[in-house]
Amino acid sequence: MRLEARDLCVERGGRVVLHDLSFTLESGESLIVTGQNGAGKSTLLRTLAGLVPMTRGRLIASPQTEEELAERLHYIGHADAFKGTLTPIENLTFWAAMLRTDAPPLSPRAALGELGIEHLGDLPSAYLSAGQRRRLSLARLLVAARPLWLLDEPTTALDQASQDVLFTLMRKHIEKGGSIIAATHAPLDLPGRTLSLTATDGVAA
Ligand SMILES: Nc1ncnc2c1ncn2[C@@H]1O[C@H](COP(=O)(O)OP(=O)(O)OP(=O)(O)O)[C@@H](O)[C@H]1O
Repeated sequence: MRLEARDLCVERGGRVVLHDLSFTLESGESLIVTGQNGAGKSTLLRTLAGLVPMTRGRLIASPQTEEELAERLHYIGHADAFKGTLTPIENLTFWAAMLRTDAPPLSPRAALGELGIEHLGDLPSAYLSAGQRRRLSLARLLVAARPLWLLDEPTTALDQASQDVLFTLMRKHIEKGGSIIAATHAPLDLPGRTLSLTATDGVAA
């Protein structure tokens, strides 16, 4: 899938956060989004995911299909998108059903195995440590095949070994023709272009 963002403008709380932002992302490419606190990295990802409205601009995904852009991507934000009372297997089973796609996905247990937490599959998710919770969130990427991954600070709470696992998964996704937009303050071991955002210093809309 090719994604073109054309002249994106986004306001939050009556302030301009993104102003006339344009970029393209081809299949098999990654874009690393950097910038100081408040520069708009999370806002950009949330806008692409359809969670924050644009004030102006266009998002063009091609080839065009009947699916909305939001149905062709995974968004992993800062918050845990799972229920603490359910086990990791139950949470991933829910997500696999919710995000169903045509391509055959990994099973929930196999996805947990990829992230090295298969042994925690049947515990309540609330018992997981911060890094284990992050790994459970990332396992969602593997239970439904979607071409675009939007990852907000994906290495947060991960130890070096888990970061290496994540980088391997990201590189495999790219090699298979997927694409990734990752917002980060930390270096990512991933080839790709960098999009550096600058804070608008709260310019009133
Ligand atoms: N719901 C909201 N209402 C009003 N303003 C918001 C809202 N969410 C974010 N903002 C503002 O939008 C700007 C961009 O925030 P954003 O979270 O996108 O920055 P960021 O680059 O991801 O920052 P960080 O590196 O700290 O995570 C900030 O000035 C923030 O205060």
